[in-house]
This record gives sequence, structure tokens and C-alpha cells, in this order.
Amino acid sequence: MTPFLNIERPKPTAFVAAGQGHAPAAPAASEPPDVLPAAGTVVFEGVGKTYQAASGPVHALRGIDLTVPAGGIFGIIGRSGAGKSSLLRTINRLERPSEGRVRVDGQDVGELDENGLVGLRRRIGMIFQHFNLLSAKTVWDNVALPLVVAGVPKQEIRQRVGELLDLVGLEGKHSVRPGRLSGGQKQRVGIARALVHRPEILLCDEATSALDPETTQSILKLLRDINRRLGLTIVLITHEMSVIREICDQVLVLEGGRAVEIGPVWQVFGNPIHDATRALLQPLVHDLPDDLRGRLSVDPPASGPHAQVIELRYTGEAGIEPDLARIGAALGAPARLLYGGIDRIQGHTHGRLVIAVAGATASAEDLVARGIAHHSRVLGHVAIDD
Ligand SMILES: Nc1ncnc2c1ncn2[C@@H]1O[C@H](COP(=O)(O)OP(=O)(O)OP(=O)(O)O)[C@@H](O)[C@H]1O
Repeated sequence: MTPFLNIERPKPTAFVAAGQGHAPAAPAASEPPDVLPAAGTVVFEGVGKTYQAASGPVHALRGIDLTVPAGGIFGIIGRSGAGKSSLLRTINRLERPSEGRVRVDGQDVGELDENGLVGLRRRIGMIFQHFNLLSAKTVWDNVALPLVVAGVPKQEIRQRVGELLDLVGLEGKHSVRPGRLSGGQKQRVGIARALVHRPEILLCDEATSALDPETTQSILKLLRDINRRLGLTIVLITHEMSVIREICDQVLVLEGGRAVEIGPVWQVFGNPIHDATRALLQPLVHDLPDDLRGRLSVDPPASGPHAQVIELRYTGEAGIEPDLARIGAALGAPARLLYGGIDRIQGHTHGRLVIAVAGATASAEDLVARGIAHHSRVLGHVAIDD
């Protein structure tokens, strides 16, 4: 028997009508793309979602047009109520869009009949914040259950479940019930269960929000590992910016049901354009320390030695990185680092430096003009000792 983890995932069944084997599908209401996308590709086409609540219609999603590329880790962030869950749940049709369509590997999931939907949900695993495990069943039985329901032969179930429990690091916990597991171990069971049908997509709904920081790290590492080893697409929603920073390739920012910003994580985090993105990232930005702020004056002191305090920002674009020697040389005076924070995401350096320079012969703007920083501004002046 082919080992579960090495097996090639089935080719996407796009355009094959449910219940008709490999027979061509009936003409679709909308034309599918000419070229089959890679397995694990999700395309949102003008997706809108309106809920009919007691208080009136709630427009949860509006005009979402974007592609989740196959094989990457795609994060969705946004304030509470921005529409993250609604969008995620349209992928496996737990929610149906009110407008537009969602295509998985080219196939409009809205057109699937019941059998087609069962097939789709086997190709799309899902994990949840609160794990959703059956408390009366053992770890092994929780993971095996979807295979039993699908009528998979016993021998194959034994092999797949064993391999998956090894993969998620639960070798010694086969006969334990969820009540005796830690949160991280429960999520590992959830991950193993989500992978039993060899999905091409894994949806993660706040998968680490109930976990402590150390366990979160271990689950994120496992997700990254699974993404690389199995090549599946991961789509996750989270309110933790650190999760996005840690494992995502691309990030989408939702605000009021609209996609307001999307791009590689380094780009969106390094140079957030939309106010909603800036607000979400604000907790990662540290204000000037009080003592430094207290010493700053708008104008240079009337007498005595003083230094200009300059803030330099780096967005990660074009390989520009903080270089104190170049900064000092360009300003014509040594720069003293007062404060700052530099991060590196996906090989791009972003962050800010706050420096003090006495007797500069060039202006802060010159540093930008010379490609030494992406943005600069004078924060004020401080008196210094001789
Ligand atoms: N079944 C429903 N009926 C009515 N309104 C709903 C329903 N589900 C979601 N909503 C509303 O749709 C909007 C988007 O909700 P959604 O859960 O998608 O947002 P979210 O970004 O995931 O929020 P959170 O981070 O708080 O989970 C919210 O205003 C929410 O109250």
C-alpha cells in the first residue's frame, strides 16, 4: 500500500459533475477558466454575503475578487465582524455567497449537488478554535471516524491514522480521550482528523486563539511543516498579527466586508496602506519611550549643544536596509541610535530607527533621496552634553 504521506493527491475534479464519475459536467452557468488551476487554488469572483438578521440585512461581504494561490499559506485578518469567518466558510460552502461565486480548482462550488459537496469537503479539511472533538471517543477514533463514515477499508484506515498521528506528534496518545489532552494536543488531533482525506486545502478558523503562546508556536510550526511536506494550501483567519507574521505568505485585510489590502506579508506589514491595516498592526508598533518624548523639543534649544532626532522608516522594498555607517556618512556626522525596532519577514527588513545627530550637514530628506531609508522625518531636538 502506498504510504499516506507520500501519495500524490488526486487531481482536481474540476468540471466533473458530481455523481457522474469523470463524465464531463453539464454546461456551467458561468464559463470556467480555460486552463485548470493548480490543485488547491481558490478564486473569489464578486463574492457578496448578506445575512437576514432580525434587525435587518447585514452585509457581511461585498465584492470580494481575489485568488488564493495553490500551495501557500494565506492569512485573513480584520476587526471583529469584518467578515473573516463568512469568507472562509464560503470556500467549503458552509456559507453560500449571496452574490458572485467561489471556485475551487476552477469548479464553482455553488453548483455542486450533495455528492459533489461531500467530495469538495473531503478535499478541504478544516480545524477550529475549540477543536470540535468527540469527547467520548479516543484520539484514534476521532481521527478514524471520517474514514469509517466514508467506507474506507479497515487496513487503509489503520495505516492512514497511524501515519497521521505520527505526523502530528501524537504517537503515544492513540487510546487517550480528548479530556485528558492539553489544548495543543487537542489541536493536533483536529489537524490529523482534517488531513484524513488527503485534502488539498486546509481551512483554519482561529486555530491557535485558545492556546498559550508556546503551544501556539508549536502548532504554527506543525502547520508550516504540513504545508511544506504535503504541499497543501492553508487558508487561515486569525486576530493574532503574530500568526500572520510567523507563517503566512500572503495576507488579506478585510474591513466592513470589503477586501481593503492584500499582498505578501512583508509588504503589507512593512508598509500598511489602509487605516484598518494600520490599526490592526498598531499593537506591534511601540511609541517613543516617555523619557525620550519628554526631552524632545520642536525647536532647537536657544543655547548649548543639541542634536536633531530623526526617525527613519524601512518598508522592506528594494533591499534597503538600516546601515548606521551610511546614515552617518550621508548626514556628515555620527548617528547615535536612541530607539527602534527592526523586523525581518520573508527576507525583507522593515521597521524604524530613531537616531540623534549633532551637527548634521545634510537633511533627513536627503537620506530618502539617497536610498538610505524609505521615509524620514525630524521628530525634534534634544539638548546633549558636550
Ligand atoms: N448567521 C448570521 N446571521 C446574521 N448575521 C451574521 C451571521 N453570521 C455573521 N453575521 C454578521 O456578519 C458580519 C460578519 O461576521 P463574521 O463572523 O464573518 O465576521 P468575523 O470577521 O469573522 O468576526 P469575528 O472576528 O468577531 O469572528 C458581522 O456583522 C456578523 O454579526
